[in-house]
Amino acid sequence: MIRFENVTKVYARGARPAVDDVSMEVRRGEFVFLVGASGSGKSTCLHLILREERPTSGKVFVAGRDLRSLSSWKVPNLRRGIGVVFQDFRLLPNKTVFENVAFALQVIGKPRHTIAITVPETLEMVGLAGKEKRRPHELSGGEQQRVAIARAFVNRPPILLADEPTGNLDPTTSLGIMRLLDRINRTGTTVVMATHDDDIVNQMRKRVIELDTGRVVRDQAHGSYVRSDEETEPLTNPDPAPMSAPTTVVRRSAHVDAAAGE
Ligand SMILES: Nc1ncnc2c1ncn2[C@@H]1O[C@H](COP(=O)(O)OP(=O)(O)OP(=O)(O)O)[C@@H](O)[C@H]1O
Repeated sequence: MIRFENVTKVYARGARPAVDDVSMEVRRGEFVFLVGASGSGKSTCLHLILREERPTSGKVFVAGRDLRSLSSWKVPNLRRGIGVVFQDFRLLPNKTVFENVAFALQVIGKPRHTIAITVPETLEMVGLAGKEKRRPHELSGGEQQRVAIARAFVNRPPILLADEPTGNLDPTTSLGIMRLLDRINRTGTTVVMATHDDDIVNQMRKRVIELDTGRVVRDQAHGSYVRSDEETEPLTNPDPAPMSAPTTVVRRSAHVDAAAGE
């Protein structure tokens, strides 16, 4: 679904690479955490997937497309297939919850009747039924992030990128958000999430790719935030089908359900 082949990104001549000879592959339906210290290159990887940045060398493939040879006029189509969620929600403050989500469909020309059906369905899925008419400032941080997730997912993109989506939220609210991203992943959507949230990574036990000054220093199935000696399980052929590893299902559900209190 997403493949980096020896990707290096240098922003300014003479600067050290933000991403340094990274090769990795994320398969359809996977859930992957990108972790690493501030400045290690996580957001740059997401920008490269969206073709908001271009590699200095190496190749990025998304859904079989080589982004190097993708013409500019096809970039909006690429991005249509990639939902994005940010730490700071980025909602339109003067629009209602419904309008914020509907806007994502309007800009890609979806007809009104489709919007009238899809938006309420998606708001229900993210747990915001009944709050359609509120404006962002009338919502909690967790609710605002749910709106942002609804907006990112309303078009059912095959890929969802999340850049620190729990960075502004308390631990319990964060778990609710993770539970939602997990549900979205179970629909078959590939999720790549950059995060510093060690609790979340430790509880979810998903694949972890760790960057250090732009280089991949760990790629581990069912990893924790920091590699520990007991968890040296190598990444071998991650199963592309989500929810298919029974131990993962039990551990993740138990943690998230208990802690989210939902
Ligand atoms: N647009 C840019 N122009 C120049 N340098 C940049 C740009 N964006 C990022 N960088 C640099 O690239 C490096 C990697 O940054 P990046 O934002 O990808 O890291 P990160 O791991 O996402 O960090 P954080 O966790 O703080 O968000 C940093 O040294 C940063 O200063």
